[in-house]
Parts: sequence; C-alpha cells; structure tokens
Amino acid sequence: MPTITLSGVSKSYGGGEHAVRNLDLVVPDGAFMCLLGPSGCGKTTTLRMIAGLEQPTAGSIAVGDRVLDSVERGLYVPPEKRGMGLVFQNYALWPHLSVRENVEFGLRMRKVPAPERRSRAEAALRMVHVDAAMDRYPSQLSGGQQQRVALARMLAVNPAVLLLDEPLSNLDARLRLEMRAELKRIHEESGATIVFVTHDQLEALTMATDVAVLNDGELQQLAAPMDVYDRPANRFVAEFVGSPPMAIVETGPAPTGLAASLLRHVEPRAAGKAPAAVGIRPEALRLGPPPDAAWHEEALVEAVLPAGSSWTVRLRVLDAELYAVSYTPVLAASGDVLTCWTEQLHLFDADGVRISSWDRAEATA
Ligand SMILES: Nc1ncnc2c1ncn2[C@@H]1O[C@H](COP(=O)(O)OP(=O)(O)OP(=O)(O)O)[C@@H](O)[C@H]1O
Repeated sequence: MPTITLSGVSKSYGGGEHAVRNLDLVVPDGAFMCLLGPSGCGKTTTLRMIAGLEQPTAGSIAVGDRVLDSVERGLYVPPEKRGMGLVFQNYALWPHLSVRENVEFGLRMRKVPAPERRSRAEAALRMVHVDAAMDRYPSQLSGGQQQRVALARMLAVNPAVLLLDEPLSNLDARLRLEMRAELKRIHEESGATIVFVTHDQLEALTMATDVAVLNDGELQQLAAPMDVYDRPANRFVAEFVGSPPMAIVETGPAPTGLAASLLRHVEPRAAGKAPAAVGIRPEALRLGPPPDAAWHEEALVEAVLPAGSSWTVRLRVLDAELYAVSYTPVLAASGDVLTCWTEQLHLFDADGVRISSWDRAEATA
C-alpha cells in the first residue's frame, strides 16, 4: 500500500497568484486524510495535482517510491497511469447503462473477463448497500443511491488510492450522515489510502484519520482530528474548526475587562512571552460552581437557546459577550447571574501561533 508524498508543491495559474504554496504533505499508507479549509484555499487544486489532472508549478509528488510529478526533473505521469480512483462532486453515471453496467464499465475498460467483472461489480454494490437496485437505471435512483453507485464504480476497480472531492455535497443532511458512516466502514474494509476534500469541519472530524487544514494555499496544520480540535496550531485553525467557533479575546497592550481577568489567571502559570490572545471554546465554558484553580467569573445570562440535545447560552462576562454550549439542560433565564468557568484556555502569541505550554487542559491531562 502506498504513502503519498507531496514535497514543496506549488501551483499558480498565471498572474502570479498561488492556489497552493510550498506544500509538504505526507498521506500515510492506509490513511483517510481530509483536506479541510474554506472555499478557495487550494483543496481541489491539491487533489487534482495528486490525480494528475493538474501539474504542479514547483515541487514533486510521489506514491511510495514512484515519482509521479517532478518539476525539477520534468517528470509527469498522466492520470490514467496513476492507478487512482476518483470521485468528484458531479458523479456522472451513464444514464443509458444500468447500475450494474455502470459499475462494470471501469472493469470492462481494464479488460477484466466477464464473470469476474460481474462478481466484482456485485461485491462493490453490496459494500455500498445498493445491490438491490442493481438492474435499475440511474434516473430511477435517489441522489444518495447514485452517489453510492459512483463510489461502487470506483471501489470495483479496487484502487489503492481513492481521491474524493466533496462527494457528499449534493446529499441531504440525513444521507450525508449515513454516507459518512459508510465511507468510514469502506475505508476500514478496503484498507485503501483515501484523500477527501471538504470544507465541512464536521465531515473531516468524523471521518478522517488525519486532517490537513489549508488556508490561502498554505498548510496550517496536519494532525489527527481531535488534535486539530484540542490543540489548534494557530488562530486560523482554532476559529475554523469548532461550531459555534472559539471566542478569541485579544489582550492588547493594556488589557481590561475579560482580557485582564484571563491574563490574571494564566500569567502565574506562564513561562516566557505573554499571550496576545486567549481562546475559549463555547463547549468548554461551563456554568455552576467552579472547581479549584479553574478560571471563573460572574456571568449575566442574556439568552438561553435550547436546541433539543444542547443548550446555547449567550452570556455577558465583564465587558465581553461569550457563548456557552451545554449538553445538559440549562434551567437559567435571561437576567440570571451565574458563575461561568473553564479549565481549557487556548493561548496565542502575537503571530497567532498557539502557545501550547500554557494550556491548562494539557498541563493537567
Ligand atoms: N483553472 C484555474 N484557473 C485559475 N485559477 C484557478 C483555477 N482553479 C482554481 N483557481 C484558483 O485557485 C485557488 C484555489 O482553488 P481551489 O479550487 O483549489 O480551492 P478549493 O479550496 O477547492 O475551493 P472550493 O471549496 O470552493 O472548491 C482559488 O483562488 C481559485 O480561484
């Protein structure tokens, strides 16, 4: 099984603007890597370069020992010789072919004999749970079923590398959830190396073994999903991953209000430079009596927003507005004064880089 290695990969489309800039990325053998980032950050360009649909303007791409692109050596392997399976957002199926024939199509192109074609197509359709609709035509399937057929078509070929570009974006919320679980299972069963592009952080956190967060063509962080969430490398990652987003309190040269309160708490524990900003995740902000040594303040309840399984509370804390998310019922009402506390503060320096040694959650982990 292959490891995909991107070394110093850049892509510019002319005009000097870089879609991807100096990207070093290793997708380990058997990984399920999500490329995550906002629109225009270079995710699709990165995937298309791995697929061979775009050529880098600098750097090299290799799968295992096999170099597929090297700008320096003038080397480029076309997509059909890369042995990768691709599923893009628009998963065109042949409308005049049945589901089974659609899945067999790729195998036919590879000159796989008919009986083997048939059994491999059926196995792939079973894997995505659309084997019951094998003799129907694409127009007779739901969007989610069509999506799965597109996946089965790729799985039947059994590529060691699967490249998926927002393949769930056309599905409704329920199907998307179902397909996330399905893809995760398929990954575990097939052992393939998967690279998956998404702008949906929940998709990345729930499915991936590794997450690469990109912004403006540059890699911001490469880590396991929970590390991206618990230990974001910088302010961009901190604010992009998590919903509602992390509150960031700038400390400034003469901190007052909430900033001063947070600094009074973290400074005795600090070693080195003062944080330029302190981050609080809404779900780490608790209400009620604080444990010893937790940061805490009085909070005026401005609004309680129940959402079935969670409660979002808007609080006024000193001079700032903070949101808390609770997964147990919040019985308070607007105008109540409670104590809010947290043991998880994220500290950032003036460049926005996280100062991990100051994280109380880590210190006590
Ligand atoms: N063929 C092209 N010609 C010129 N510029 C391009 C081309 N393809 C992409 N770009 C530019 O490169 C940058 C990265 O685009 P890319 O499609 O990789 O981003 P993305 O993160 O996948 O975005 P989205 O989530 O919106 O698909 C963008 O600024 C985009 O406008």
